[in-house]
Amino acid sequence: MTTDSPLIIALDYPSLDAALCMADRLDPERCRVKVGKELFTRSGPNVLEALHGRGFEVFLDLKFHDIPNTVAAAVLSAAELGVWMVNVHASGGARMMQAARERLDQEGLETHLIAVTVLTSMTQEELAATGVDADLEAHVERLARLARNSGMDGVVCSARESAMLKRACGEDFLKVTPGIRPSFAQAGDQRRIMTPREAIDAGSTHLVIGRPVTQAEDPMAALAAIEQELAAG
Ligand SMILES: O=c1ccn([C@@H]2O[C@H](COP(=O)(O)O)[C@@H](O)[C@H]2O)c(=O)[nH]1
Repeated sequence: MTTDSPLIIALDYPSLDAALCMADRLDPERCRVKVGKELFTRSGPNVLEALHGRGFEVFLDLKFHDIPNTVAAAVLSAAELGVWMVNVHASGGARMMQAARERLDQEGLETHLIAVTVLTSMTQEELAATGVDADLEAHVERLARLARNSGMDGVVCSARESAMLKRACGEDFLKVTPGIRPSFAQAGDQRRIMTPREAIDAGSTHLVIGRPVTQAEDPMAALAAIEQELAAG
């Protein structure tokens, strides 16, 4: 089943049962779901089969970052599991991203392939501590341009960078933005945040939302509030 909704709910749970319990409350016509490192490491491809069986399109968020041959093979394995979207780290470089793109194209697979720019949990100071002296936004732009020129369909970035990337890389280039925090939610470990409405207005194409829904006292009410905020736009 496919959906027009920009919402991707991050199923960050420690077990298959817990993740499916939430998935069973969600509607694949109203959102996609994301499987990340914790859940996939615990449950493996079974979780994808279970979510696909329930009609969800799945973003497999494993952020591959390795030598080109290894990343290309990993991206192919993910795509062959039928996921809707998979990602790599743009800082793995052009050759790595191109290898992944070529492997998918060779096999005729249409899985969306995107690249992480700078994690939404990072600040300018934290980026500098890794040895990157550039302004954070300029670094995101540089990585996004590299990703686009290496054949990526889009990037993971903060919604704070979506407007800039819309200008730099075009409207069709996907801007998948975690770090979404409705007014009722805590920032937690996220640093570059925006509300759902602000993110869409800035040009985000997809909003990744985890704890504001999954850890809410009433997850369905939290999701409904987010949908209302977007509809009110
Ligand atoms: O830069 C990034 C890349 C990925 N993520 C992932 O998105 C979700 C966000 O969850 P929240 O609970 O809404 O913070 C999570 O799975 C991260 O691994 C990100 O936050 N930032």
